[in-house]
Amino acid sequence: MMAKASAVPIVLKAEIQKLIPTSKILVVGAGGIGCEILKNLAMSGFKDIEIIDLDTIDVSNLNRQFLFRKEHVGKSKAMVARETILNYNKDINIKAYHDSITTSEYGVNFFKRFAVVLNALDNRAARNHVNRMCLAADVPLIESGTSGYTGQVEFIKKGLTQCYECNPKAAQKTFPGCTIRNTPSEPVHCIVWAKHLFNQLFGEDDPDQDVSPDTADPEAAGDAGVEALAQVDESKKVERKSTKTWAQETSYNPEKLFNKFFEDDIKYLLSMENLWKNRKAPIPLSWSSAASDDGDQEKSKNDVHKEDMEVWSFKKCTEVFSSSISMLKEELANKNFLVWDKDFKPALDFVTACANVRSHIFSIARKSRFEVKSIAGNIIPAIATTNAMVSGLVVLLTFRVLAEEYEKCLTVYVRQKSSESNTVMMTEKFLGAANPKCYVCSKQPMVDVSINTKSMLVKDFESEILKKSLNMVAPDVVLDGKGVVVISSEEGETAANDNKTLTEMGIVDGAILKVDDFLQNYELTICIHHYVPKEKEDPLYKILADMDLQAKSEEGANGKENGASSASAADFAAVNVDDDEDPQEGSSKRRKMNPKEEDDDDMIMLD
Ligand SMILES: Nc1ncnc2c1ncn2[C@@H]1O[C@H](COP(=O)(O)OP(=O)(O)OP(=O)(O)O)[C@@H](O)[C@H]1O
Ligand SMILES: [Zn+2]
Repeated sequence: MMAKASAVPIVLKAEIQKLIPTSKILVVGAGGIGCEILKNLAMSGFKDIEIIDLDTIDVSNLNRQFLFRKEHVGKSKAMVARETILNYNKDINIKAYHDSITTSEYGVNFFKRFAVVLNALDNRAARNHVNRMCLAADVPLIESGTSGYTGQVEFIKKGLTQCYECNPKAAQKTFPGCTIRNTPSEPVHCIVWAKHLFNQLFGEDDPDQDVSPDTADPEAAGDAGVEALAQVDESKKVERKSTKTWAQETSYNPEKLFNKFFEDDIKYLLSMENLWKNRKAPIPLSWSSAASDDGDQEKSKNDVHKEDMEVWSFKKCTEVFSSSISMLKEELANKNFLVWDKDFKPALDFVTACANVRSHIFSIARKSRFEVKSIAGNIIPAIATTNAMVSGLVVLLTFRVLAEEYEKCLTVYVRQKSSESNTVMMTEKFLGAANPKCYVCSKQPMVDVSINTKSMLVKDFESEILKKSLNMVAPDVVLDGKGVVVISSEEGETAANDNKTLTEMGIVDGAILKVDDFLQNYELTICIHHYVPKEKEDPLYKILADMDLQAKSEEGANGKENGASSASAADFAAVNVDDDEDPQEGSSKRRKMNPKEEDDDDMIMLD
């Protein structure tokens, strides 16, 4: 099928035809888009391709990642993609790497070997990294992404266009902790709470995922203030130790657990009367009343998917609660902790049961297991047709890039035309010039970081600010003027600094840090501002690429156009739907699909 690129001589200029077999192409990611791109490259006559993917094939990939078959499940995506392409055309020189593109093996010299790099990724961290590597190596990058029926293809070249990080991306959807713990109003709030409960009972300890009533909720304190509330309510407070320790002491007794989370804690919440002045108060539910209520199970019409599609009765919820806990307890016996996984049935069952009971307590619509899985797992329906369209466009753009017809390398959006019609429309636009204040591609990249220098530890500065927010892989940090090496990318070299505060290292208000990520060939100057959050809603730290832009946007209606360079982790006290996902695999799958639109596709709601 693929051996003959018969259409190529007719539609492409002789110059491009000559470039196709000799140009070396890197495809990053062999998932939905990656498989399509590889097929298109092979069909177009490309002969020198490298493919990298860190993952193995999952059965759920087979419906659209057509280079893979059932017998390949569990095998390396990159390796199998290579074999399948070779089966189509054995003359292609295709090299596969089963690895993450962010590892140090793939430095600037690795990237320099390619005529063009094609991203087919599903997460921002990897996209940011490839963006930096292509800038450092001065290799053109074609970036693409899809989300359901929408998609985008964009050409990025150093000095010519914006880079992937020129415009700040909207934060992933987060919910304030008090909404999750005290006043849920949507199914997703209860699902996030149930996932946190799973982690509290079976997972790794994470204080940010507390599921108990939040006594510091300013709304609960009303005029009296938070401290007053804490004092007044101390007498009523249910005694709290680590939820896991307590659960283990009860041998994970389902009845005791149920009564604590759905009766006692809800009664405690009711005692925070201010919360219920303007909203419907929750109704505590005991194990005995839930277990005897088999009344309102929504019967599914389709017996095949019955369990998945129906909304469970309370009796069923208690049964599933009980059985899933006993399975999870067993699973935990051989491990230190469990990691929530939407595809592990007892974990999904537990979250479905808990989320539905909590939803009922707060008069929120309940959901079927299928719906809970979709919301909890942030599953965006991947549409093979959109992947195919986008991948076709990627390869068309590749032809233009190879011919250096950069003025023809337009950004293309794939969109549904309107709600009345299902026609797909594509619009094209020139990608704007680089943002001169971009903290990645400008001549002297610089950011302002406002942070509590007295309490932040060096190790948290490295993990939260440099790696998580600024997306560095292996940073070296020197305090400017003093020459003090604060963080070294050499393992253990600066371990003695890890638990020191920034102030103890001499990093105080006005300090300048020179940060160098050797792998990304990226140097950044960070201006430190001492900052202490005043209000509960204030972020723990702020990262701004340009103070002027930020000041303007704060005056604006919703701050959408603000210059904050990394809103995504700017408030790590907030509850993030994605917070239990590996950042490399997280679902921040697609970047902003249209500059005019808010990027709300990090989480898909079914409602
Ligand atoms: N750092 C990385 N290095 C190499 N490959 C990566 C990296 N991060 C993600 N990928 C790969 O990018 C691909 C993206 O493909 P896709 O969006 O179809 O995701 P998927 O995991 O195959 O499917 P789904 O998420 O819908 O189950 C995946 O195969 C993933 O393993
Ligand atoms: Zn940029």
